[in-house]
Amino acid sequence: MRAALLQLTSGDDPQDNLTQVLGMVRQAVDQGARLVLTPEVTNCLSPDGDHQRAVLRSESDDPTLPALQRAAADAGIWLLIGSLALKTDDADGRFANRSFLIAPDGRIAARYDKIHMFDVQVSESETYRESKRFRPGDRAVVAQTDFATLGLTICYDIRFPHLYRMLAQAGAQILTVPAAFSPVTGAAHWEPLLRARAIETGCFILAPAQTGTHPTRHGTPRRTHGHSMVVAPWGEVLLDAGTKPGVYTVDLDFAQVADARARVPSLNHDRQFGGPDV
Ligand SMILES: O=C(O)CNC(=O)[C@H](CS)NC(=O)CCC(=O)C(=O)O
Repeated sequence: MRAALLQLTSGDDPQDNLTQVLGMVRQAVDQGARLVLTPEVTNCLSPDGDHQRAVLRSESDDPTLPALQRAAADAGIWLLIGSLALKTDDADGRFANRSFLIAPDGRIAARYDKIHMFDVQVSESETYRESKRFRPGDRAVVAQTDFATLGLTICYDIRFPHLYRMLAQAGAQILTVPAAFSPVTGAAHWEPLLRARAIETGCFILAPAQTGTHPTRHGTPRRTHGHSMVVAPWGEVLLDAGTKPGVYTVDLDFAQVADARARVPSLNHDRQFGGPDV
């Protein structure tokens, strides 16, 4: 099964980003992909909340979603939209950071709202307060395809291993981790976190990423780590896309899931225990 990860440098103009992505989906299809994945905030990566309030739409009138549903249906592929930033009807005006799995007939097979918010000071000069702008989700999601069961997660979720274990124990064979990782934490943590989750769960990890310096006319441009990655269930890195935007394909052999889990069945070895006493 061939999968294609789209590595993007999304800017703050949803229309520009959509044009880019549609072109790359066509390339991925020409290269034989049956599953195509895009990174976190495919539609708009912006340092400015006011600009987002001006350009973002709710799920029901967002133009990116139906355009990508049509692209998936035209090509007859599965499409994981890593996430769209969408308005919600929340009183506090926060957006949703929502993944969509689109089926080959164009329908929405699953939605997942990012659970863990990146509220972190990564260095003296670099602070993120995701929960100021985004409303966290509160439900884990698995979805069936005709080739495997997917568990959906987003970016900072990667630091919460119990979510991944729960998804694998619920039947997932592929865990998706679309991301816009910070350069500082990305250099130190991205690859080992992804490899650890693959090894712990015996799942394929598919992690399409934002990369580079994200164009904006509203404030200091954000930078992201890139290195879209695919990890096999035994822990080998099958793909590291480096830092250039583009279409990156990889062939997945699902027999490796059962094989890794047969060699080390730790997913079935949970025990009940007490403590620690504090
Ligand atoms: O804000 C947006 O527009 C899109 N969302 C993101 O870029 C999010 C929240 S700021 N980034 C992360 O979760 C990075 C996690 C990370 O870098 C780590 O865990 O070290």
